[in-house]
Amino acid sequence: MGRLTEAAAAGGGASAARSAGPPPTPLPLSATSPGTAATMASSEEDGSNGGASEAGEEREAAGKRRRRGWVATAWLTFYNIAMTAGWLVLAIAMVRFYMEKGTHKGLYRSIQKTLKFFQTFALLEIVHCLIGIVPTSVLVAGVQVSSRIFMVWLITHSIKPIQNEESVVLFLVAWTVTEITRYSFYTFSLLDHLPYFIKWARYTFFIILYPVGVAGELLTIYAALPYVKKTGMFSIRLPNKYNVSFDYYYFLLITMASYIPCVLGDVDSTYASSSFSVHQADSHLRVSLAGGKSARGMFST
Ligand SMILES: CCCCCCCCCCCCC[C@@H](O)CC(=O)SCCNC(=O)CCNC(=O)[C@H](O)C(C)(C)COP(=O)(O)OP(=O)(O)OC[C@H]1O[C@@H](n2cnc3c(N)ncnc32)[C@H](O)[C@@H]1OP(=O)(O)O
Repeated sequence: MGRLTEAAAAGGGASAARSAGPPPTPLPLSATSPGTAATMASSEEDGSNGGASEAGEEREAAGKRRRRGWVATAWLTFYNIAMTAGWLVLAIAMVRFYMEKGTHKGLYRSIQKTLKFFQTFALLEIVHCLIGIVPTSVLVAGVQVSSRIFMVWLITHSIKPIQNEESVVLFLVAWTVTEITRYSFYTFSLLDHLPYFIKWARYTFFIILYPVGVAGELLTIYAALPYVKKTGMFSIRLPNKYNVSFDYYYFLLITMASYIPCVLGDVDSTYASSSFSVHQADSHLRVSLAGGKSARGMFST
């Protein structure tokens, strides 16, 4: 997915890249004007702020709000506040559980309802992209959300023996910290009061959280394999009247393998790079990599 965003970025800057997935819609919040995109692209390269002033940023933010419309802005503000609150509740519940019990065993069971509710609610993110009220690519949001939904419902919920695996805690912690940061970033951005720390956290925490989250997800799927093989769950065997067969065990193997091109490509071009610096560009804190890759690409799982 990172590649997809990057490939599009080559044609018109990171913001344009994010809107590359869906075709233009009648009411989209245009990601950024071509001029701005070009400024951002060059800012990313030279590390300068491209001469953008605070007044300019405010005008740009006001312009975005106007283009998006007040109903969409109000909805997104509500949605982001609700999601921040939901993931905060989850974080507090996890910390309390661990402090009271001193073990991760039983943690998933105790927080599963909140997790399922808020992660499933995130399906709306795909709708936001489809109707054009956020400029993220439908494909990027789709893979991100559907892989999470898959982990929650088709792996952790469905395979009870793996719920106490340490790997479940890994991805739970990675997702929770990521989502509190991400949704509060969106909320404060919409309100035009983005604290520096939130902006910094949004574009920095992923350096740790991304590998932790991916490792947690992969190890959890791996732990599920013996159970899936033994029970034959979610598999369809021949003969049947539709003449269709499906083996969930092999599906899981293919899913694990598909993390490799999606994830390793990003990791490779990021960590193999020796020059790695964090700077502000056009008021968007981005991670500038030797290959000209932006933090946006990293997020585009
Ligand atoms: C069914 C079978 C499944 C098979 C799976 C196959 C393998 C798939 C492998 C996938 C691996 C995924 C691993 C992953 O799950 C592990 C983790 O998540 S670990 C935790 C760390 N993860 C991360 O840090 C990623 C977090 N996610 C994201 O950042 C986003 O979800 C993402 C969609 C990936 C996109 O982020 P990006 O930075 O590229 O763009 P944004 O969408 O954030 O922003 C673009 C502009 O849109 C505005 N926006 C977006 N959403 C909102 C909103 N809700 N409210 C208001 N505004 C929003 C945003 O402000 C930007 O605007 P602007 O351009 O003006 O700044």
